[in-house]
Amino acid sequence: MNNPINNDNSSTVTDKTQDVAVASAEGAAASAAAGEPIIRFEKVVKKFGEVTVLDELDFEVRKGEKVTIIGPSGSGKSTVLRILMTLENINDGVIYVTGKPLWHEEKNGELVPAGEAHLREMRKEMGMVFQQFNLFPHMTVRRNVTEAPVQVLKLSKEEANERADKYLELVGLSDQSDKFPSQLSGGQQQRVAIARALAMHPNIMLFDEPTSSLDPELVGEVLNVIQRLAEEHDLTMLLVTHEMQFAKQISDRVCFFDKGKIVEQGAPDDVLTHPQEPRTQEFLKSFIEQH
Ligand SMILES: Nc1ncnc2c1ncn2[C@@H]1O[C@H](COP(=O)(O)OP(=O)(O)OP(=O)(O)O)[C@@H](O)[C@H]1O
Repeated sequence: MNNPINNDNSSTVTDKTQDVAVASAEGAAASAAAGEPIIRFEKVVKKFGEVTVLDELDFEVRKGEKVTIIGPSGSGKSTVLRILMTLENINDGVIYVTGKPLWHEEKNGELVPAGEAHLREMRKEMGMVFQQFNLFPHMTVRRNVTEAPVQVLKLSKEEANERADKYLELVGLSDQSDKFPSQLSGGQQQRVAIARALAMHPNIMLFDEPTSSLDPELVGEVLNVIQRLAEEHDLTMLLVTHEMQFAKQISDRVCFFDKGKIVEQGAPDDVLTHPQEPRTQEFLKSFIEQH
């Protein structure tokens, strides 16, 4: 896993931390009054080499909110999720998750780049479902779900098995627990991946184009599971998808990203049916033409 201190870009994180510590203390006081968001990006910059992928991004998600990110290829959508999951670090700015800095630690009233132990703790707040399932191929379905609760959360095998039973039932796969991933369809594998993420009891679920590597006839079963989660659970959900109809159904808010910034955001009907910004209109028009 990346450690910001060992990363090529770490100097930019360190240089700005004092400024950011002051600014974020002020920001924290202001937002506490308005009800604390569970995720907050403050002027986050992410670069790959010379390319700026997130451009001083300000972005918030409130507890229990279901937020969908849409936007053209390369606009930084997946990068937002990967940064939250601590798979990519940031070059500048600060991110708060459940009120704590994600990529920084507070030491003597200042924010300094976080160490691995802090990142490991913060990661427990989030579960992520990837486009490519990322199941362990040599483990049964049940073991895929119990592995992290046992290894990371140090649950007993019995407790982890109880969680596996519960979440495999929730995704409709109780009868597949002894199979290996290669014996399942793509839709079933993705549902195992959802059960695996839920078994860690995260506060926040991140979905990165969860249906885009599935055959069209398998998309519905995965979307149904995600929709049920959205409707029946108090989870905070952040979803990157090209399934516009689905985004409309499950989201409290849709954010249109372009060039590493939020161009437009609001209620799904407003953004997807009556977009105000020319770039959003253009994107949706070409999207409709292609689908
Ligand atoms: N590890 C990496 N190294 C170099 N460049 C990267 C890396 N990851 C992403 N990028 C680049 O960063 C930009 C944003 O990528 P990102 O995956 O966040 O876009 P996206 O909006 O999710 O696009 P898509 O809809 O195609 O998945 C792209 O130009 C991509 O090529």
